[in-house]
Amino acid sequence: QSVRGHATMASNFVFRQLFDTKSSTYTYLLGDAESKDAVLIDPVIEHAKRDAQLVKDLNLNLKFAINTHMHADHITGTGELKKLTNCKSVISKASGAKADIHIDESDVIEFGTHKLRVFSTPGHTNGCVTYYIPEQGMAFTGDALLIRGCGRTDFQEGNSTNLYENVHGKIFSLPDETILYPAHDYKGMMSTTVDEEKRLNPRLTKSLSEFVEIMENLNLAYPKMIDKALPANKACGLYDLPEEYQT
Ligand SMILES: N[C@@H](CCC(=O)N[C@@H](CSS)C(=O)NCC(=O)O)C(=O)O
Ligand SMILES: [Fe+2]
Repeated sequence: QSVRGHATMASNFVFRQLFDTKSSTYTYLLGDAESKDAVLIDPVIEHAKRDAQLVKDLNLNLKFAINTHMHADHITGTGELKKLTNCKSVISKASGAKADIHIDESDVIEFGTHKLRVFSTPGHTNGCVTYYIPEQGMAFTGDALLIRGCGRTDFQEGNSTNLYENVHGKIFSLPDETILYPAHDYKGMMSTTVDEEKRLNPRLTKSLSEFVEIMENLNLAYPKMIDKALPANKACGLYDLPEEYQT
């Protein structure tokens, strides 16, 4: 049983985990130290300048600004990053959101010699995907799998049965030592592993029927930003921005 819990990265792989305190969102910068190509996963609009500056500071070129899904609690930074850099925005076809590139199951996003493989993992939303980078043993699960939790399923075409089946069939099928990086954490945890979640996730270690019942009784508050975030994120954070974000 693996208790490694940290990535053993190739010397040409650049990795940074960034945080937004308002929405407890993690943004990930991944880069190729040789070609200088880089991607950002789940950038937040308020931090677009911070993220673009970090890319520049590390002498990287941002190729893609990628979303794991259409977020309900914050506006994506992909639209702003398109203005600040030469990147292309990316989201799943199933999300129904606009972007330069629409991805689907089994697609591959390349930056330098590195490849992110796309797994369609709907359930939290119908367009959720997980990005897996096998050579580094890392996966970015968005809100499909959170640390000792999972994304809620009570809006955005959420479906608890789909979520359970996709987490078990796809994320839990990755090697046990795979490091999982979620889109959020509300308790200060930063990463987990497939092995940990298979043993310890209080929702996903249960049977499907118990899981569905847990999800029906979460009674979570309606996200504060949802009515502003969804229309903006449908346009990948480029149009329909609330006034305070217009530049
Ligand atoms: N209070 C926050 C929203 C918190 C929330 O609903 N988080 C989502 C992920 S963002 S869509 C979630 O799925 N949470 C699952 C859980 O068990 O906490 C706000 O108002 O923004
Ligand atoms: Fe979400």
